[in-house]
Amino acid sequence: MLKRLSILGSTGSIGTQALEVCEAHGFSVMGLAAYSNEALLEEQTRRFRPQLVCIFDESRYHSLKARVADLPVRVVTGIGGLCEAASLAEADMVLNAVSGMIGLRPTLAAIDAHKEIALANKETLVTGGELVMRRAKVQNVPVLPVDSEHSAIFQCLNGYRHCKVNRILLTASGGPFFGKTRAELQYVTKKDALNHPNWSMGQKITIDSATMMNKGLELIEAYWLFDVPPEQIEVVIHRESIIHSAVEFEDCGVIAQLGMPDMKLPIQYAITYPERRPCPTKPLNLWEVGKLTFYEPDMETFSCLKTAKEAIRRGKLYPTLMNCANELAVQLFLDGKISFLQIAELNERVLELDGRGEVTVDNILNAEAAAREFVLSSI
Ligand SMILES: NC(=O)C1=CN([C@@H]2O[C@H](COP(=O)(O)OP(=O)(O)OC[C@H]3O[C@@H](n4cnc5c(N)ncnc54)[C@H](OP(=O)(O)O)[C@@H]3O)[C@@H](O)[C@H]2O)C=CC1
Ligand SMILES: CC(=O)[C@@H](O)[C@H](O)COP(=O)(O)O
Ligand SMILES: [Mn+2]
Repeated sequence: MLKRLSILGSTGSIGTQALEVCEAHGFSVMGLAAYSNEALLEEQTRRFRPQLVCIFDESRYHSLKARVADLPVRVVTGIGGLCEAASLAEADMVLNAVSGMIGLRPTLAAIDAHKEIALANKETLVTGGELVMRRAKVQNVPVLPVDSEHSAIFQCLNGYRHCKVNRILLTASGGPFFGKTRAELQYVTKKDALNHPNWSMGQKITIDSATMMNKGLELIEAYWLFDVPPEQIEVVIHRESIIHSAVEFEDCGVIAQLGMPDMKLPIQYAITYPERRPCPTKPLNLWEVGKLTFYEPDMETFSCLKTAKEAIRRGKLYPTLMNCANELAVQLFLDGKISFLQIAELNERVLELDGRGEVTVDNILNAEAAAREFVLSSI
């Protein structure tokens, strides 16, 4: 089937690769959305001819409108515009590839509009997993994982839905600071932290990989997507990022998914599921890879992983508090305002706030404000 997509975060790492996949297979792009990159949005609008384009940053709205004035495209802005891009009548599927928990409301809007969801934006499930999965079930809408580990788990589970799972083996590269001590991490720079060994990604997720908060967020994401308790999700350091994750069933049989570290396959699989199609990626050559290595994570040095486990153990709004603190702390680190180790400290300390409220959109937004205030008053 030739899908019609709306792509939120089209100018980013996932968004641009998704457009390559759409081009390779002739999928229609009905909607595009980005934060402020009007030059690339214009280029994408000319190339893919969507019906609607959203530029979130209101100060760029008139300028983008002028750039595409000769095209039959509607230009929208702000959170209202982003939700419109998520619920476009002409689209069958929404690929949510914005970064950060701003992705929550468009995901809910897309579910309410009965769009299939291809979800890269993990922060949506970390903060609103309970709401999103419940609403998707009520509306009978599939939530298809794009994150490489979750796509792998999803692929491993296909055909075994009725079987009991012992454990999910969630693989982690270990990031650029694998094997380092806390003392060695004290003065690492933004350039060091952005130097991911295997993946080329946006800045926020790359810093999350360096602190290993990415794996903490992914553990929570896996819990909501696959309904497997956090105690049954084991993080395994796998330096080569060739095994994208694995599932152990009750007979101790382990099924894993392997491939080169390239997001085009998981993006494409979410779009074409349940079909498989040729993918514009490099095939895996195990002779070239040579060896695959595995280690236990160092939870003391990379304490974000421990914090994420504690946040999901407490549940309710604690994962939201942690996620919001992390989003702001990562930005402050990228802006040179705090050190690398302060990110983990702030994420841990924000759990001192009261997160016992019910998970509703309003409470999530209030928790976000409280976490931001906490972080800004703590630095
Ligand atoms: N990159 C990867 O390989 C992977 C990413 N993910 C997840 O996918 C998501 C995207 O990551 P990635 O592509 O790396 O990030 P990038 O930073 O490369 O791209 C983010 C995209 O989101 C847009 N955006 C940000 N805020 C808004 C907003 N408020 N409204 C509309 N658009 C917005 C950006 O627009 P602009 O360019 O204008 O700023 C950009 O298009 C994240 O949640 C990440 O964790 C998951 C697995 C792998
Ligand atoms: C490509 C992808 O899915 C990322 O989330 C990646 O897994 C990050 O690498 P880490 O394993 O270092 O967090
Ligand atoms: Mn991942």
